Amino acid sequence: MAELMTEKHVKYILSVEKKKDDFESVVMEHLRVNGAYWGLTTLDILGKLDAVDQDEVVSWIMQCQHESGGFGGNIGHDPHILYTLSAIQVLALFDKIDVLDVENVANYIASLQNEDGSFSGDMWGEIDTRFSYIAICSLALLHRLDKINVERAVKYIVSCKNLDGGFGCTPGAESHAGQIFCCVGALAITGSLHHVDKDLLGWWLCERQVKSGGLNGRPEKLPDVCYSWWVLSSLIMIDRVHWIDKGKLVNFILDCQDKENGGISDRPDDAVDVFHTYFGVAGLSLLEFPGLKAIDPAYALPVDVFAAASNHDGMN
Ligand SMILES: CN(C(=O)[C@H](Cc1cnc[nH]1)NC(=O)OCc1ccccc1)[C@@H](Cc1ccccc1)C(=O)N[C@@H](Cc1ccc(O)cc1)C(=O)NO
Ligand SMILES: [Zn+2]
Repeated sequence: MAELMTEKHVKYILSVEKKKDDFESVVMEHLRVNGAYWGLTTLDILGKLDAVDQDEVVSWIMQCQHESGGFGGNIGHDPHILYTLSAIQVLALFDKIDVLDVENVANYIASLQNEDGSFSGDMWGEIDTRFSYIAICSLALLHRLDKINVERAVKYIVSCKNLDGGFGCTPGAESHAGQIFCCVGALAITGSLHHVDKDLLGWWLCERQVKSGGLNGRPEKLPDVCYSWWVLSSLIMIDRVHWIDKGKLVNFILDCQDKENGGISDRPDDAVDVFHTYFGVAGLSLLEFPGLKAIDPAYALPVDVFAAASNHDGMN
């Protein structure tokens, strides 16, 4: 079986963390907090989180917090729910949730829930089921789900279910693997998976596997490593992962590695980036690849993060 170039990927992630002005870093400038989550979670799954200076990362992340309680994508950027989850996830990796003013962050997230149960991404009001997942995942990690109307949030997500069993970004929008992950993840965290038709959705999801073994995000699209997460974690949450060929998917991900310089790309021979390196390693973790830490399919964090946090006041 082709091998996972662990040391090369660790070196690649650490090199990206250091660089600030090369093309990828500039393009990802506004997503830097997301980039920190992708890079650090990859290191943790590979068992190398101790390769970074935890205090340096935590103090940088906290500088991205806005007075509203939300986090921006970088220092001085406007707050958005997208970056608030990544910030909470990074702090959870280090078991440092306690550096947060939890009420302040939870109130920011709760303030984004609308009358119909949906969530906006920030004060400008864009509504998307991505934001429902992010709000529910964030508040669950902070043990503050009581701050929102969970029943209405679930009702809104179910209103985005399509006849093909999948979910879109708003009611009536077409099914897309990324949105399906968000809706299934939010339903899983709130104990509401009975709203999902597991055979119908499982069929739509397993149909994402193409002959190369890779998974795509919609019918007729090209396979892409990041769908190894969006599709696979959804299949695991609805207990239908045995409907795909796991071995062929493992080989597709391993074929997307840059064996010389480290990193994983979206498909073989493309340029690598931190985003696809994370979703490739996280996908291999979901496929129980030897030597990797187990990752939770709904929270997208290593399961030992919960063991640590449950030593405090119970994670669920
Ligand atoms: C904003 N974004 C995306 O839109 C990626 C682009 C892509 C990667 N491979 C194919 N396309 N798409 C993506 O994350 O799609 C998954 C998804 C879609 C909708 C809802 C939830 C997940 C990526 C960043 C990126 C941009 C361009 C190239 C690589 C990574 C991204 O930040 N995704 C977020 C989820 C997301 C997705 C779409 C958004 O508009 C915003 C956020 C994430 O995974 N956070 O941990
Ligand atoms: Zn991708």
